[in-house]
Amino acid sequence: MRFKTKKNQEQNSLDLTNVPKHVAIIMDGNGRWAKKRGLPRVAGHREGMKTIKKVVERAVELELDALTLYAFSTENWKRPPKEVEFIMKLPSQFLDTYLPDLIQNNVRVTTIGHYDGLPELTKQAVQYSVEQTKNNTGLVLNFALNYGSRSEIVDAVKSICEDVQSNNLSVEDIDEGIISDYLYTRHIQDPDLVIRTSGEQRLSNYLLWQVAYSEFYFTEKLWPEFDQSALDEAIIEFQNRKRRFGGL
Ligand SMILES: CC(C)Oc1ccc(CN(CCC(N)=O)C(=O)c2cnn(Cc3ccccc3)c2-c2ccc3sccc3c2)cc1
Repeated sequence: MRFKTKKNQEQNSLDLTNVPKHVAIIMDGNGRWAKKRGLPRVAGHREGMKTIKKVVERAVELELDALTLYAFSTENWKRPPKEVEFIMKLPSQFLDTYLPDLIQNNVRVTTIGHYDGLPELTKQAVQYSVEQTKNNTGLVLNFALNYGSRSEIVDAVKSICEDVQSNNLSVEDIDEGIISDYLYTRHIQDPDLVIRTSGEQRLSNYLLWQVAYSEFYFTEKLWPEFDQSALDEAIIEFQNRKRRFGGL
């Protein structure tokens, strides 16, 4: 009979001493949540914003190093213009409401991807929040804006080539660390845990290089149905997997 030592025991409570350092979340399901309730899609995005607040608060409480949020959205141009207009107002509302709390909690707001394509007002709100929190040393709250992993890698290859051409870099120096340094995520470590909501089990061109060793957690829950306890559940599952396969 194989005795279950503490190490291998399935836990159903969160071990606060061993939380993942960086959690990346593909927030999917706002539209479906609204449709299920016969509500307009924007009601799903409004509810989805409340979930972002709950998850950010829990990430601060758990003292994660970084939380990267990616709004999996079928490219914006497929959305009705009214919906894009609504979405692009959310960031400034979010920051107007929560930036003081984020600063209070020593959160550093960063972004990956391109600002272009964001309306001027949104761009200013984002740049202001990045500027206002750049010296904070707590949770790095990282938003993927118009982000695509393959184009991120193309950009990295291009600037590596430029640096080799201008003799700032030699080909022999190029290794996995150099590639990582040229990605948008150079300021944070690779995600330990990737969570995707609404039942889809796809990466959707998200952090492809960075997730080489990440654990993946998929939940049927739609993003607006996700909350602190769902985040805890994902982390408990992560810890159980690490426990099972962590030791030799
Ligand atoms: C620093 C931060 C506050 O700045 C940001 C500037 C622009 C964006 C908009 N955006 C990027 C551009 C694009 N892809 O449309 C999205 O990702 C996008 C697409 N749908 N939703 C609705 C949604 C709401 C809630 C959950 C999922 C999707 C969002 C979205 C995502 C996260 C947050 S947090 C405050 C607003 C907001 C809006 C994001 C952040």
